[in-house]
Amino acid sequence: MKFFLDTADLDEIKEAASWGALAGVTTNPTLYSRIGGKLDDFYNHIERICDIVDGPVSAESVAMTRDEIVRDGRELARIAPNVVVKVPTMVEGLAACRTLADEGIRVNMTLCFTVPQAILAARAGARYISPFVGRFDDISENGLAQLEDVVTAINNYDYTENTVNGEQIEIIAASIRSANHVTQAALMGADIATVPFNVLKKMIQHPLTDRGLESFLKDWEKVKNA
Ligand SMILES: O=C[C@H](O)COP(=O)(O)O
Repeated sequence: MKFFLDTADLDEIKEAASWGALAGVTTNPTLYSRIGGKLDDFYNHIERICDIVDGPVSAESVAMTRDEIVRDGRELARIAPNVVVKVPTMVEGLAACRTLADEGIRVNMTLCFTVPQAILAARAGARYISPFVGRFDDISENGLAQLEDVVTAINNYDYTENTVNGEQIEIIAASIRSANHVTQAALMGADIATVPFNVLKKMIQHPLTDRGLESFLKDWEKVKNA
């Protein structure tokens, strides 16, 4: 499994990148608004993220028609070679995904909740598909079970004839709210988890690690004083 950071916060991205395990970044309009992002600085901000991270950086189109999404997608893709255009899983999004993929622009189909949505996204040329886990849980559904169905259904078929350069589709477990979501997503074979920074910090923590480290350090003091 690879890890993307789900944020637009440059400090979080720099810190996570310094850990050595970060493969990419995903942003969305909410995350950009959360850092006080301004409309006329959006492209520059995506460029700043691309300067920090070599891997895929998802930047979302907020357009609602296929022509506008395609126009957005072309402009976003011009920012840097690692920009992935994030497009909502809806009819206009599918049509735009097909056009962008045919032009060699990688698309991350977001706001995906079901297997039929995921299969349509795959056939429309998506490079990444982002099933949302936490938002299903929010409405008392089982987000992990839905994610597992998408992983199984997508892995049952070969979509490389549909994708840019015949690349393999990767499933991004999105809307991740806990380290356990990451564990379960990895066990079911999701390719990527995009995690908020607070979840990334929890992923490295365990009380037995802390307790073990404390006793090792204490015993090393004894060795030094022996
Ligand atoms: O845009 C994708 C995010 O992973 C959504 O996460 P969220 O449900 O926590 O807002």
